[in-house]
Amino acid sequence: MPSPMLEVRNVSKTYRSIPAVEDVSFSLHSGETLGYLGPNGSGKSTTVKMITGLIKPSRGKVFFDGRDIREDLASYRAQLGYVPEEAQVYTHLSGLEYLQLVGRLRGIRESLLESKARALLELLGLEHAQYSPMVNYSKGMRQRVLIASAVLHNPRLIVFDEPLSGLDAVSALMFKDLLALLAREGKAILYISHVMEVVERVCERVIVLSKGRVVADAAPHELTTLMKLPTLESVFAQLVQQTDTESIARQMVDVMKVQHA
Ligand SMILES: Nc1ncnc2c1ncn2[C@@H]1O[C@H](COP(=O)(O)OP(=O)(O)OP(=O)(O)O)[C@@H](O)[C@H]1O
Repeated sequence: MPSPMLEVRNVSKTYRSIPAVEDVSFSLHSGETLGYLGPNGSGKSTTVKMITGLIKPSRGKVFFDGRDIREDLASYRAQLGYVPEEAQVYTHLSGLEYLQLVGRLRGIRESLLESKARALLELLGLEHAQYSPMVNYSKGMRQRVLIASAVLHNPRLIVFDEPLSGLDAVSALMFKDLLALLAREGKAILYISHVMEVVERVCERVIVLSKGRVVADAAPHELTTLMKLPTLESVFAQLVQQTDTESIARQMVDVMKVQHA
């Protein structure tokens, strides 16, 4: 087995003595797409912030190509592409201006940058909107700009946090094809999502997090076979011991129907 591109080693993060992530370890190789799952508040975003270098782990380390990322965050970030969960972009800029801004920050040559940005916008179906300020864009259009900005500098490691949010069916299909191609190109992909059906299809391996700890690290089909369950969704519910969702829904409807005096 070749050495991993990314290695998260015994990482923990504590906020005011409350643990958010506890002793998480995993590795990610070139060409691999790893799903990172967990219920709300299980520590996914905190892990991502440590991987992108935004926050420092309370304990443990993150390695890229065998080197602690915190030794040289700038050169590490040059190899990293990231699509954040919230589509927060400078809405007064047009899609093209935004990509140019990101490209300049990434140090892409000006002559190359404009043609690359235009080509990506065209491929993502945003050619007609490339000069309009993004305040006029739909959520899905902004999401597509974020996807373009994450791959513009040809990174080796890409972190996608709920990348399908707001995308219509055609854009979502295109994105899934893109994921497969990126993996074939040798990129290492970390895919954070709540949409189990998609994770099951696009990730050859998944990590399940519960209360800040890794409770599973295996291929989706290994988990379903091992736990004798039909889908990744049912494995997930079992692993994180989610409450009886049907009973909660019923109780909510009962509360809704209470008549006010
Ligand atoms: N800045 C912070 N200060 C204090 N506690 C925090 C902070 N950020 C996160 N937490 C806590 O850490 C735990 C993990 O949060 P995190 O945002 O990593 O979960 P998540 O799995 O990404 O959740 P979601 O699916 O809702 O986005 C939660 O209990 C949260 O309240």
